[in-house]
Amino acid sequence: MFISMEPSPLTEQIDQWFGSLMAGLRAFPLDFPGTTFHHARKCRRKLNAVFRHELEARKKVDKKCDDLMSGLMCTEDEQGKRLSDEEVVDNMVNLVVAGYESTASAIMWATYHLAKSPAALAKLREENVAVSESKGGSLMITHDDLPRMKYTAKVVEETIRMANVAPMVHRVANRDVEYGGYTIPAGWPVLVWVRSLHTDPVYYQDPLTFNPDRWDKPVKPGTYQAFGGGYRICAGNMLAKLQITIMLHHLSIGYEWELLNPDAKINYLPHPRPLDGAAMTFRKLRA
Ligand code: HEM
Repeated sequence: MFISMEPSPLTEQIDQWFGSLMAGLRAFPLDFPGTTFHHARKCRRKLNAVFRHELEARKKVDKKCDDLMSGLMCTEDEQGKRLSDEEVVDNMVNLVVAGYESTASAIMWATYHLAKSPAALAKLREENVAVSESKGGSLMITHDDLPRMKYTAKVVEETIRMANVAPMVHRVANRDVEYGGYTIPAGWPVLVWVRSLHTDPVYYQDPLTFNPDRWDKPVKPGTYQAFGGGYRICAGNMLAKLQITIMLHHLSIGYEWELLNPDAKINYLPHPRPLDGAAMTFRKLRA
């Protein structure tokens, strides 16, 4: 999908480089040997080099694939201008980081919370089995099924509210701003800690409890910013929700699962996840 590579030692290596890049994404920016940040930058350069190599190879033989890299190489704006090689490579790395780890993490959290909330899982399963049975047992869902998957949508929102890969967004004050008795001078970088908004008991009753039904009532405008907002709102927010919905459909109908260490401690940086990586056992429900 991204670069049409068959699994190989190189793709495994790429996976490891991405892992180290993610680990250093929010590390303290100390750029000298031995630090997580330094290692992440090194891996980023290696990823750039692999993608650059593939891009040059494709240009030489005018090779086009049905994948992201070819899509980026062919994209033209209204004036017929294409992306530079550097922009293609940059977008490749950024889209893997923004579009892959983000939804993978959300799917992990959804299964984690559902494993701990049997009542919620039962409701989710009931809804998804009903959708499937109404289509003669088909496991495929289409866009037309989404309006009937109301509980599933609530599970998706609640999962993303509880924890996601973007606990904060970055902004720069474009004028002096008075806030809470402080002045943020124009030009200052600002870290907006949206996770504290999503776990504020003023807006979300019992905020650390996984409760999909809280979404029966609309939230107060401005208090749910998991995908950021304004010009820089997450470009993949609809896609992300759709991917999680599809995974929940298949998982709830086809599997049951159990956390191996339900009390594992949770690490919140660089990305929230249980210390054991949310180890689970899965069992197939149907042949
Ligand atoms: C649960 C999943 C996801 C979460 C929580 C998430 C969250 C975010 C957040 C908070 C931002 C910054 C927005 C801002 O500054 O206002 C962002 C930006 C972005 N996201 Fe996502 N995202 C997710 C999935 C995805 C997916 C699946 C894709 C693409 C396939 C994607 C692509 C992007 C891109 C390209 C940007 C940069 C937008 C820009 O600066 O113009 N994201 N995301």
